Amino acid sequence: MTNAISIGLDFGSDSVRALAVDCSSGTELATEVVYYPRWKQGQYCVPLKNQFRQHPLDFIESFTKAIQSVVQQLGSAADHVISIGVDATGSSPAPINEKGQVLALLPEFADNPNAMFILWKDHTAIEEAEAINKLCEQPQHSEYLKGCGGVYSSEWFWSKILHIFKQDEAVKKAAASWIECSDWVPALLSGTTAPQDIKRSRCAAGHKCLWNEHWNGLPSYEFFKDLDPSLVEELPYPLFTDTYTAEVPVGTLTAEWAEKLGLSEKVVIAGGGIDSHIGAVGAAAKPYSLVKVIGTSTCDMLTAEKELVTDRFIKGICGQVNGSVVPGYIGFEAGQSAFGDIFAWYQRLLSWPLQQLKKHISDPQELEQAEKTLLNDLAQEWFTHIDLNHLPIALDWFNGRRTPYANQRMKGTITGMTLASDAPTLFGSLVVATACGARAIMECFIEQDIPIHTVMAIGGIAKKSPVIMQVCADVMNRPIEISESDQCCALGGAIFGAVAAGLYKNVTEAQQHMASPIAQTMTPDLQRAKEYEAIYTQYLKWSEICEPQYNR
Ligand SMILES: Nc1ncnc2c1ncn2[C@@H]1O[C@H](COP(=O)(O)OP(=O)(O)O)[C@@H](O)[C@H]1O
Ligand SMILES: O=C(CO)[C@H](O)[C@H](O)COP(=O)(O)O
Repeated sequence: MTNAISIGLDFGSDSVRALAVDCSSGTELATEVVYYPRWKQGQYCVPLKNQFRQHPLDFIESFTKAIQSVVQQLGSAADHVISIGVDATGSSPAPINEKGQVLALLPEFADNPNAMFILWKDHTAIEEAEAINKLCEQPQHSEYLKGCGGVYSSEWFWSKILHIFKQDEAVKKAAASWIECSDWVPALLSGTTAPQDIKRSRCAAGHKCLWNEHWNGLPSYEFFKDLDPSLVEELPYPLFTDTYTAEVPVGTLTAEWAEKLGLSEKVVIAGGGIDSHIGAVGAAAKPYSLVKVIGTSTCDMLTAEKELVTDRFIKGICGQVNGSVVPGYIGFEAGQSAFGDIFAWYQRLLSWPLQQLKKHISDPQELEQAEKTLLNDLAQEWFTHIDLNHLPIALDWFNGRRTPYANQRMKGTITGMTLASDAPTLFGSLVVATACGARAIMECFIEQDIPIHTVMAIGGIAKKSPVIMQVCADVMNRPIEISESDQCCALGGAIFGAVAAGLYKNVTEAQQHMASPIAQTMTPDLQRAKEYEAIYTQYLKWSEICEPQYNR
């Protein structure tokens, strides 16, 4: 007999992943990955300006293909699909009209990057984030930053809206509201996109939009008016009031989507959530497990009991919200703005001569293969001849700093190079820098009396690079548990779907049946851990020295 099936839909930075999961056993039955076509060609992005925009059609076309493929793989078992749970990157907001259409879906805005989703890593709104932080220095607005670690980021909702309002009069006039990608997809699938119908997720609203129970929702009217009057003149105030945790259904599949996807109209659509939060649930996170989602960037998720947190706000992290990861617990988020992106940068740098060579040879296949294995080859070579006494010290702020104490003006630094610093050594120094950044996040929680009992890792790098994971374990001096599933975020989406459909009474119960087991535990090497203590101290010293240089 076929058991009930839930589909998790995970919108990453480059691709969307659909995963069909058996709700009784957690068995992953079918999966598909589809890369966003326009994004892949670099359309609407200007990396030099840190502008990263994503067209809504990229998402619609890609998730349609991904679900259709999963449904085809399931065959007749597709009749047992009961739910879809969605997660996406965030803060990745877009302007919508009064029907809930993202403006870039209208002919007059079709090629306007300001009318699209503004991807989390778009840092065009640094000045606007600074304006928000400045405004919060005023006593009447001072509490609003408490829920986000004390600093509002240019990666987040209001910074981005304010930036677009300043840049683009037409978008400002046409936008009836703004929506996070993780809220928009469930709304689209369930036909609830009109601003008054959208069920905003606790997760995105709390971590990115300054929504908090402590001040009964969004900041005051005066806050937005003082920030920029157009925020209350052009948009309704408040933009929204209620928020919902992701196990609350937003509706069922519309007839149109049911037909297009080959699923029943009875399929329940769970509330959306941010990828890393939902991923932590897929990884079977328990209270006080620090779940590191390690990919392009890192998101570090932690849950704690309300009784332990009491009325405290933890400083220097990216956010703390009641119910954002697991309903009933305080969810914390921290992270690094670049992790895998730093290695991708180094790969591009070293591949430049290969790219030139490719133009002059008839069969570039071997070179392409060399490029593919470059990162693991560098890691292996460095680790085999590891010499921590002669390691250049690097800072991992290549895309700004998210935690501790967000500051997107920070930049990457490499110090202490000599004529002996070869390519694998420099790669090693970048790996150690990212691991030191990871340790700084852990220390930030512990110093503020939020204990960390276990460290877990999910995401691309957790599975793809044993060397990098070993270095993280050594530098953090903690065992790191690596989840078996390659798709913890999509799996988490499927878990929320199963609860939304009423199959389980809560997330914890659903996790017991469906969450990923641990594949492997990386244990710290005692000798290296000792040597890394000294390196971590140097990392902190260089951080102190460099910060004022970039802070202008
Ligand atoms: N073997 C590797 N060593 C180091 N970095 C890697 C390796 N494989 C992939 N990466 C980096 O990991 C990132 C992709 O992570 P992944 O979790 O798969 O995607 P996403 O972050 O989009 O969800 C890219 O930045 C890539 O450069
Ligand atoms: O900032 C985020 C969560 O708050 C992003 O969603 C996240 O960093 C995207 O990451 P990736 O593409 O590395 O999975």
